[in-house]
Amino acid sequence: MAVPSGDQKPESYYVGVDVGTGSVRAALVDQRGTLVAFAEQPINQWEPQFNHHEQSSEDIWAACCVVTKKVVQGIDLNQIRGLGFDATCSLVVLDKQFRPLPVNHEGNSHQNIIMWLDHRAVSQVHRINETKHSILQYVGGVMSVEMQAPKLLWLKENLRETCWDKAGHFFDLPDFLSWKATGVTARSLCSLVCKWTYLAEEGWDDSFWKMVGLEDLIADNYSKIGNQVLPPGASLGNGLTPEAAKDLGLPAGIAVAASLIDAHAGGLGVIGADVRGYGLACEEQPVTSRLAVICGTSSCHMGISKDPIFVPGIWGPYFSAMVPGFWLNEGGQSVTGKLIDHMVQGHAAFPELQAKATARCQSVYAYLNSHLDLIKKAQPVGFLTVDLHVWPDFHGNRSPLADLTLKGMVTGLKLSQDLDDLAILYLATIQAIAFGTRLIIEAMEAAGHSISTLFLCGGLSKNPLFVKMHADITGMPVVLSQEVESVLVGAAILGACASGDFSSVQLSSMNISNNCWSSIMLWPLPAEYWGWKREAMARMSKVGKVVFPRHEDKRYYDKKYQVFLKLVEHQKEYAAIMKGD
Ligand SMILES: Nc1ncnc2c1ncn2[C@@H]1O[C@H](COP(=O)(O)OP(=O)(O)O)[C@@H](O)[C@H]1O
Ligand SMILES: O=C(CO)[C@H](O)[C@H](O)COP(=O)(O)O
Repeated sequence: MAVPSGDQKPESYYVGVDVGTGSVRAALVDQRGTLVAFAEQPINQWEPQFNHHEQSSEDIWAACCVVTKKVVQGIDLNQIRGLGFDATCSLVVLDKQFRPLPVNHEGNSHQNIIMWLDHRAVSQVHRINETKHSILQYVGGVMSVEMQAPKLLWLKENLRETCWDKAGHFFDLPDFLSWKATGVTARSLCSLVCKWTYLAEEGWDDSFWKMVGLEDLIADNYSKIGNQVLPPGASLGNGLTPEAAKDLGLPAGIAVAASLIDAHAGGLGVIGADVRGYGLACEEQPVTSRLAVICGTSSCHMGISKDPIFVPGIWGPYFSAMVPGFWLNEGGQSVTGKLIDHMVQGHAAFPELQAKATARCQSVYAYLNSHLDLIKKAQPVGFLTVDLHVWPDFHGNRSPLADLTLKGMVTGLKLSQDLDDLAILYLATIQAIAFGTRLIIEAMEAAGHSISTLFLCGGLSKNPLFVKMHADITGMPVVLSQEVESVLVGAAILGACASGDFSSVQLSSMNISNNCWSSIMLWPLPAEYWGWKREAMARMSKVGKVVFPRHEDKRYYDKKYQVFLKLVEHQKEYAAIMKGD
């Protein structure tokens, strides 16, 4: 297939569907990686009990259909060549006839998804970690309550009759979507490796499932959790089924890709960008010097390496789970966007903020950012929090402390409840999240990563204050993509890979620095597959803006970082005091 150049009209389109925590987004993307149409639809979440978070696979599929139909309106459907999905790594439960099963005591089968941020399986994950099974070294040494094994064990122990015994299929949400589109139950290597303890080279480990009390899943060659595993971007079966085509408003038979988890799609969408001409150190360095940070409800810190790197408290190393042929370490913060929303919406001055932002036709965040600019006077905005410090683990620490018992902390509160007070608390929260990123980077570097540049995407990357604080606090430049919906571009890249359109693109037309990908020759997977993905990544991820750190503020942030580290130290001391006699 010839790749159009200059003003020539693109001939092919790809649809990417991104299922985040709060909404489903779809994009129509052309061969140059340009997003031509975008649509978004919120999705329901239920919290039947504290720390139980549920969704509905039927609701989510219906939302996928709404947004997909919207983005292809007015397009000649024959030009659409591929479809890719990404989604949060939530657990979908279906019976043997693929009907939803309840994941709750109420028996409500509409709610058949245990969401990724659900922390109901605390006792189960403790017991799993107590086994000290060797597989745990591939999830940072400690399994997270947010992974699938503890959730499966919870279902077995708590909903035996209504759910466990009737279950025929346990899917990661990205794999549920590709099944729904194609009827193919194959799982993506990405979801199985990152959330289900599958090893890319060795497969399932029977001894793990036996040791944790889930030996029933081994039956029938793991048919309930996946016995056919494909690399993300691989084409599934005969493509889109007639039924799904009707639902989505797309032509039957178009290529559908094996999916990715949302954070991984974001990473794929940004990490391969051509950075030439921006004065960035990573231009002369291998791609392993880049850290993709996908910031939505949560933040995920995706660093890749040629050889496995074991980082205590950081998920992975996962082989080929994001960039084919590379190992992935995935740091994370369980709530970031959700924490900012929680702090802002819970403040006494929130109604006033909302009214003022609405009057100016601004988002509350844009309003708060301009309000901070007003009150900072001559000093840098970050200095407004000299006596206000936040520890951000309101939903436990995912990385690098891997401690789900940690709680949030705020020190420096006053009696004031006005808008200034809200704005400064909002700033301190954003700074705390950026300090959390610094802690993750330090842990990765201590274990052998060498990171020089951050590539941010996700909803929070639309917030200039969030981006600036990440640059200033980590001391690293932050690259933002030209396309703000980079996660969706990642999903569309999958569709492009599945279509095969990129297989005959001339190498000379690639716009990526050779240096960045110099290690790619070592990839052990089929050359064709790597070729598609590398080309697609280079074409579809373009730099939009680079935010450099203000090095003159370093001393201030180093001091605040010292306080940040003291906060968690003190929290642990408080817990020890309260545990003592
Ligand atoms: N325009 C914006 N300005 C500032 N923050 C934003 C903006 N849009 C989204 N956000 C933040 O991003 C978060 C959601 O990001 P998003 O990537 O949409 O989440 P998810 O993929 O988890 O559904 C929200 O919690 C909000 O704090
Ligand atoms: O653990 C994950 C990725 O590995 C979750 O899917 C992710 O953290 C949730 O994504 P988002 O915050 O963008 O909704």
